[in-house]
Amino acid sequence: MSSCEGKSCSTCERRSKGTKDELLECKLSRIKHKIIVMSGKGGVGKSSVAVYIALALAQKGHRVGLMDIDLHGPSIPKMLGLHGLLRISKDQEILPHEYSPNFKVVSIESMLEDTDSAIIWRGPIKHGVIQQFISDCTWNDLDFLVVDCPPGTGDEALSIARIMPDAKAVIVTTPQEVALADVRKSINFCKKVQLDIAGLVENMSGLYCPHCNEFIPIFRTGGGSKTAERMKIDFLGSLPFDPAVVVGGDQGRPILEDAASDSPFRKAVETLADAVVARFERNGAEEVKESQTVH
Ligand SMILES: Nc1ncnc2c1ncn2[C@@H]1O[C@H](COP(=O)(O)OP(=O)(O)OP(=O)(O)O)[C@@H](O)[C@H]1O
Repeated sequence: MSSCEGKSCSTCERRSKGTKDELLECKLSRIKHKIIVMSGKGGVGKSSVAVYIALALAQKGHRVGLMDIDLHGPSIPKMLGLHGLLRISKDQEILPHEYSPNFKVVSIESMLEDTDSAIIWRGPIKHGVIQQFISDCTWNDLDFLVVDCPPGTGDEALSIARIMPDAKAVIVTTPQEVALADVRKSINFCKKVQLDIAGLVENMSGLYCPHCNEFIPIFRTGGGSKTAERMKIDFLGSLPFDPAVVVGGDQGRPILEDAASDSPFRKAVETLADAVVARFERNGAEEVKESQTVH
């Protein structure tokens, strides 16, 4: 893949000169690590995990993009309190929301005048839209692009896996056996489409009582790490259930924004973000080693 090397790129800077594929290739070459957050089952907290991983990485100083490709049920702008439509630049590029100077966000929700309208698109149209989320948006150089997929293994997951073949999946689950059965489907999907798996995250993994701080395993715990071991994939970490996450999601104010908070959830998110960085850096190091062995 050719690299546009940032600002000197004529394809990015003068869009009329590049074909659609060149533009896409050029944009992708400016993104170091690509993370596809997916789950086999709805409601396990996939969007929340995507938001919190992205936010924690940005707070650690990385340049981060968050792309919401849950076209039928986008929730990211609401969770982050991002209002208004995305603007278009002079050279006809979509300008992502800037949550903070190093954290950009794009969602279909921020492109529709009527957010209550139902999207009725077939696979090829969805594929084109997802492709445009990358090729037609001003992401510039990113350390991480985090993509929030809809639940399951449908068109959106397939499209993004094809568009970003060097991405790695982060699979989100909850500890119950019913959810874990769906994880196995996600793992098999990744194998089928040859998408590398960065690892598994167990969300809603127990609750710390707000009164006595006792740990209560509401949906049990530990199923995620056992499944990861059984399926021979990495276990990246677990996040506890925290009622403040629900309130923060509804109010558009993620709980990492509260600098004074020292909650178990916050600590778990930070540990998870470190595990994600370590996982991607380990891969980078292995790739360099492999290329040195080949030459
Ligand atoms: N660790 C957590 N603690 C408490 N609440 C959580 C946690 N994770 C997610 N939630 C809450 O659970 C609900 C569902 O979360 P979310 O929308 O992230 O799930 P999802 O898997 O992306 O859903 P969908 O299947 O609709 O895409 C939200 O109200 C969210 O605030």
